[in-house]
Amino acid sequence: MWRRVASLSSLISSKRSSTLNQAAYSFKFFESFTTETPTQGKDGRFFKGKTPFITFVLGGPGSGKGTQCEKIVENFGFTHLSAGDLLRREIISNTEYGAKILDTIKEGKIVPSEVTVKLIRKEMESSDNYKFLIDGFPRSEENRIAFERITEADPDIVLFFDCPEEEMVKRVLNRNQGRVDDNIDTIRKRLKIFESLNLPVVNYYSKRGKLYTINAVGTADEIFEQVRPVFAAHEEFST
Ligand SMILES: Nc1ncnc2c1ncn2[C@@H]1O[C@H](COP(=O)(O)OP(=O)(O)OP(=O)(O)O)[C@@H](O)[C@H]1O
Ligand SMILES: O=c1ccn([C@@H]2O[C@H](COP(=O)(O)O)[C@@H](O)[C@H]2O)c(=O)[nH]1
Ligand SMILES: [Mg+2]
Repeated sequence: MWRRVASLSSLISSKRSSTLNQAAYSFKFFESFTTETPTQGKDGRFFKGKTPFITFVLGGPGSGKGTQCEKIVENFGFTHLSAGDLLRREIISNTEYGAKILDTIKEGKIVPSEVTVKLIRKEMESSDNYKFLIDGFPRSEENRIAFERITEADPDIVLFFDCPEEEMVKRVLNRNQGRVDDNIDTIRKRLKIFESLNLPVVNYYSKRGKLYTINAVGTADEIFEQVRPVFAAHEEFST
């Protein structure tokens, strides 16, 4: 049976063991990484030009984050940084830790924060844009805290694509892009991790008044009509 993720706060407290398992896993994994401390830019910022406008794009696997990000890019001129894509690029590039990232993605687990934050930070640093969509990140409170610590930045907006599990599973299984994690076993694991580790982040931003919840059921165009006003409210984003 699949169910809709309805109450966020009620899901949080019972997930402690999952959180601890992931923490232990991350620690073991990270032992094999270099632990170089990232350097801060002037004033703690690492961006050129304007103050960055950061949007975190959250939602379960297959909720349509990537699809909606493409539309936001087209309509509002953002740069799309999918954390998952950056990690998959590391695998393809065969970097020293590509194999570990591959194992982690196959298991539906979360790659250590420092690794992902460094990849995101590097992309932001090398971009001439100041408007960023960070898709599929932060996936845990630990991710969120690492991002804040390393970048000294905070998101301006957080979008949350709220989708029933049944619909997410259907979409992922039909995706057909050859992703190693688009199979029913890994999807189940990703959904568990989503509930236990990602929803607390959603809840955090809800409490801070930064969250825009989008009903992710309907056609991609219908969903975008809920997204559009969030950005249209910022006149400077009209392209
Ligand atoms: N509104 C929609 N209705 C039906 N299918 C959709 C909709 N939006 C996206 N899809 C399809 O569902 C699949 C998953 O969408 P997408 O890749 O955008 O999700 P995602 O949230 O980025 O997933 P993941 O977290 O796994 O990367 C894709 O094949 C996409 O074409
Ligand atoms: O911040 C992140 C983002 C992703 N991962 C891992 O990648 C897969 C796929 O991510 P998508 O956003 O669905 O493309 C995810 O299940 C994680 O294993 C991550 O560790 N950290
Ligand atoms: Mg995606």
